[in-house]
Amino acid sequence: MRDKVTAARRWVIKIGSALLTGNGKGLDRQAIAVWVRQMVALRESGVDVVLVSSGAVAAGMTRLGWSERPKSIHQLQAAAAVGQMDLVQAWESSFEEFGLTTAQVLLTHDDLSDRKRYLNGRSTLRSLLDLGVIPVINENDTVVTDEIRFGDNDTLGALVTNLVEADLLVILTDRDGLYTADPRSNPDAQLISNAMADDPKLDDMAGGSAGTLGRGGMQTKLRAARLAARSGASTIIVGGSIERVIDRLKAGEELGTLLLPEKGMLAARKQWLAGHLQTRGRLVVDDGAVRALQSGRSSLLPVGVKAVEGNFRRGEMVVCAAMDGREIARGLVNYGAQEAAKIVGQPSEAIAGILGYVDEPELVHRDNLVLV
Ligand SMILES: Nc1ncnc2c1ncn2[C@@H]1O[C@H](COP(=O)(O)OP(=O)(O)O)[C@@H](O)[C@H]1O
Ligand SMILES: N[C@@H](CCC(=O)OP(=O)(O)O)C(=O)O
Repeated sequence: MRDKVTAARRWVIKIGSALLTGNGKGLDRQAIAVWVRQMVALRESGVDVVLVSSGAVAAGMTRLGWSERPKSIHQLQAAAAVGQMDLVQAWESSFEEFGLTTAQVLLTHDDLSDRKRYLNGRSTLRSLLDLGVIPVINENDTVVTDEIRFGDNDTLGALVTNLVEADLLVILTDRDGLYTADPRSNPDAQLISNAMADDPKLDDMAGGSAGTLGRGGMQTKLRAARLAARSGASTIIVGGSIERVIDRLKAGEELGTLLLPEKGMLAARKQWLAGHLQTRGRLVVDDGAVRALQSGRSSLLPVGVKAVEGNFRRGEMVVCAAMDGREIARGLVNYGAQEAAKIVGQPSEAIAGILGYVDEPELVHRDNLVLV
């Protein structure tokens, strides 16, 4: 059952406020060091690691000497801005001991629903992973208020999982996993080891409320698992204080709750793309590009494109058609129509010279293509 975990090549690890701040006593640097050691080992085994870290508000409260979580949203935002400094500093210095570099990435949900920003965020995160850097992601609490109000970094974890096409989302929390009822009020509740993310029976179980610091509770974790499942990723909800939790998950041990997707990654992605019915333009491709696309393994490079039709923007869906008009594929385009028109027929190395920048070497990346 846990082969989905042991085989996963890219993990998003989300750590909640309650855990990170030792229940409100400032950032727990010792716990951070313990997770960092395990994440370093995970990376050494060839797994990409992306970290989603909550705890800015809680850390900021300590820094500002506040013992009670403020009710005012703007005070919460101020606390988050103060605490975020502490948070990234703690991760950076801990990873640095192992010679690894971290990067701070602050995102909002809106960033990820806007196509262009989605592609930009994706490219940046991919570049960071290629550089061997560990992205440390949190919500941009200065400019959004919904998340801080609902305390929902679980959803952010799932959106990041979709964004970087991770195979696994690991949600570290203060309970051992999802129980049949809230274990705080039901001592007889049983831990669920494995389930399908979409199983409706889970809704009643996760109905309980959250802890005092974290705000999302199990409901947002379940919702996050369902969101991650939409791009074919599995989710594990597990106790972050369990000894060597990450090492043991990687070794295939049945810890926590594994929530599985209905469909594999490829099928889920293609379904998601196929759901974008509205296309904004056409790229007419040469015979070589038709063969490359039909092999199912190639991206569409500018060099194989003969003509650009329509007025599309970066991130929109376009049709890739053969010279005789046959529709071959659809995909999300990396350049707007005007830029695309300038680079078609050219090798990818020429893009920088023509446009003055390079978003991507491909016009449409194979991950964002569906054959028709
Ligand atoms: N069925 C359940 N199984 C486990 N925990 C539950 C359940 N229902 C509610 N909870 C509560 O959810 C809390 C974890 O959520 P939360 O406080 O938001 O954590 P985090 O800060 O890690 O996101 C647990 O402490 C627990 O009391
Ligand atoms: N982004 C904010 C709040 C996020 C939050 O409370 O999330 P969580 O503890 O994971 O339920 C922070 O860093 O404090």
